[in-house]
Amino acid sequence: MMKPIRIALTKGRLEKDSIAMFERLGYDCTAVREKGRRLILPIANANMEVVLAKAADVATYVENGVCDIGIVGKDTIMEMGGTFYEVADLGFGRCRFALAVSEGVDFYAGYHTRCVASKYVNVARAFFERKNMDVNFVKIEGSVELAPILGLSDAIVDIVETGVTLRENGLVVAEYITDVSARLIVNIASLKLRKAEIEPFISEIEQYLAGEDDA
Ligand SMILES: Nc1ncnc2c1ncn2[C@@H]1O[C@H](COP(=O)(O)OP(=O)(O)OP(=O)(O)O)[C@@H](O)[C@H]1O
Ligand SMILES: O=P(O)(O)OC[C@H]1O[C@H](OP(=O)(O)OP(=O)(O)O)[C@H](O)[C@@H]1O
Repeated sequence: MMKPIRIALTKGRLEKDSIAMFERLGYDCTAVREKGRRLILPIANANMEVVLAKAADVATYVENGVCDIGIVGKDTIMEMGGTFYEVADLGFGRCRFALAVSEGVDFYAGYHTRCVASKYVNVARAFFERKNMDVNFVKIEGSVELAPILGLSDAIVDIVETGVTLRENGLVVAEYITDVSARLIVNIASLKLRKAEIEPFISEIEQYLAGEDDA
C-alpha cells in the first residue's frame, strides 16, 4: 500500500472544528480524539494520517512536502507567505486582523514615528506600506494587548474575534485590516503525484462546504 496521505492540523483553536469536519465527511478520527501526547494519528478507515502541529509549522511541513495537506489560518499564511496551493476557505476559525489602540488614542494624530506591536509583524508592515506610512514594529509572542498598556507601543495589530480581550484591556479597534479563517492548503508536488487521492478529497470538502452554505 502507498504511504498514507499526511494531513497537518493546527493544534489549538482550529483543532475541534477540523476534526468535526473530517468526521462529518465520514473519516474515523477516534485515534485523534484519544491522542494523549501522540502527534501523528491514523485515520482508521482511510489511508490517511493526521499530524498535529503549531500553525506556522503546519505551513512549513506542507511547503516542504513532508505533509501533503494542511489546515491553517489565513493569518499564518499572510504572515509566513510560503509556496503551496490554498484550495479552500473552510469557513471556521473566523476572526479579523485589526489595528487596535488604547481607548481615546488617535493613532494618526501628530507626526512622530509610531511603534506597532504584533505577533504578525509582516502583516502589520504590509498594512502600513499600503498607507505609505513609516512605522516601527516590535515582535511580541502573545498577549500582544500588553504592549500599548505597558507603554511599549502606540498600537497593536492582532486577531480580534469577539472583541472581549480588547475590551477587558481598555483597547479599541482603530481599523479592521482583513478577514481571517481556516484554509485548506496542499503541497504542490503532492497534488501532482497523488492527484488520484487528493483531488477527490478536495472535492469532498468542496461539496461539504457547498452543503453548509445551503443549510
Ligand atoms: N480568537 C482567536 N484568536 C486567535 N486565533 C484565532 C481566533 N479565532 C480563530 N483563530 C485561528 O486559530 C489559529 C490558532 O490559534 P491558537 O490561539 O490556537 O494558537 P496560536 O495563537 O497560534 O499559538 P499558541 O498555541 O501559542 O496560543 C490562529 O492562527 C487563527 O487562524
Ligand atoms: O476577540 P477575542 O475573542 O477576545 O479573541 C482575540 C484574542 O485571541 C487571541 O489570543 P490567544 O487566545 O490565541 O492568545 P495569545 O494572545 O497568547 O496568542 C488574540 O491574539 C487575541 O488576544
